[in-house]
Amino acid sequence: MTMSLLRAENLTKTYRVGDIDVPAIKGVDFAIEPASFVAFVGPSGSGKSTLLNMIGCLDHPTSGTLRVLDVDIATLDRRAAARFRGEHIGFVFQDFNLIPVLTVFENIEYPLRMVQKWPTEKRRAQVLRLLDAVGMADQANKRPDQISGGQKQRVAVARALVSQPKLVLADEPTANLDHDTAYRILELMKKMRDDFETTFVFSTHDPKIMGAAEVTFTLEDGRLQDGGHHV
Ligand SMILES: Nc1ncnc2c1ncn2[C@@H]1O[C@H](COP(=O)(O)OP(=O)(O)OP(=O)(O)O)[C@@H](O)[C@H]1O
Repeated sequence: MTMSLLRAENLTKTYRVGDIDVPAIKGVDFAIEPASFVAFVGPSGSGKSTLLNMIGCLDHPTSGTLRVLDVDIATLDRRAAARFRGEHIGFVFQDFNLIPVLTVFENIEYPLRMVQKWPTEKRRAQVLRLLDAVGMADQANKRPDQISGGQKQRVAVARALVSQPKLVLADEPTANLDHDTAYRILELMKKMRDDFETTFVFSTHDPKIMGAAEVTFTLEDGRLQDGGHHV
């Protein structure tokens, strides 16, 4: 049997709010293969963020299993989850989340300094490679407030990929971008998938992402519609 990058079996998540149980994910099954370009879509409150948080090892399932790179994430304590994230998962957010006091170069380098502890020269070469890949080599010394929204998201994509993760999670990555910029960022991410064989998993309302995704999973009230729709 080949290993899936992600595999969920009867996965549930119920939040406890006071005395009340709030079921957010109500038993979902899916498998996602390496080098996929996948979107989870669905109305507000359908469970997209809840699911992405579990895939990102930020939260544990209530029941069922979720395997990420063949690791049952329920077995990871907080510290092990942080290490696992640092080694295997990159994140892209709708509001970019760049560090304002660091340059473009330093923002991309950050995961390598903080988590990976690569030696200086290897780090520098890798950052330059990513700067080049996202077309930001000539902006390396600027700070985030000196570049556009689309450029910020390019930097965020480079940062997510710099440690060569197998998986990038992107929560509404195009929400704050204009139409053309959003398409260019999507093209960039697909190229990164092609070049690095990274799997991209999106959570989104954006029809542009739904169109670009190769596999779409539709969530409705905590359940997957027709078990994943291949386009
Ligand atoms: N920390 C929490 N505590 C309690 N309930 C929560 C929590 N987070 C989410 N929920 C509930 O779980 C359900 C799913 O929420 P979730 O945020 O996963 O949906 P979503 O599809 O990401 O929505 P949106 O598109 O608006 O971000 C909702 O009923 C929500 O109110």
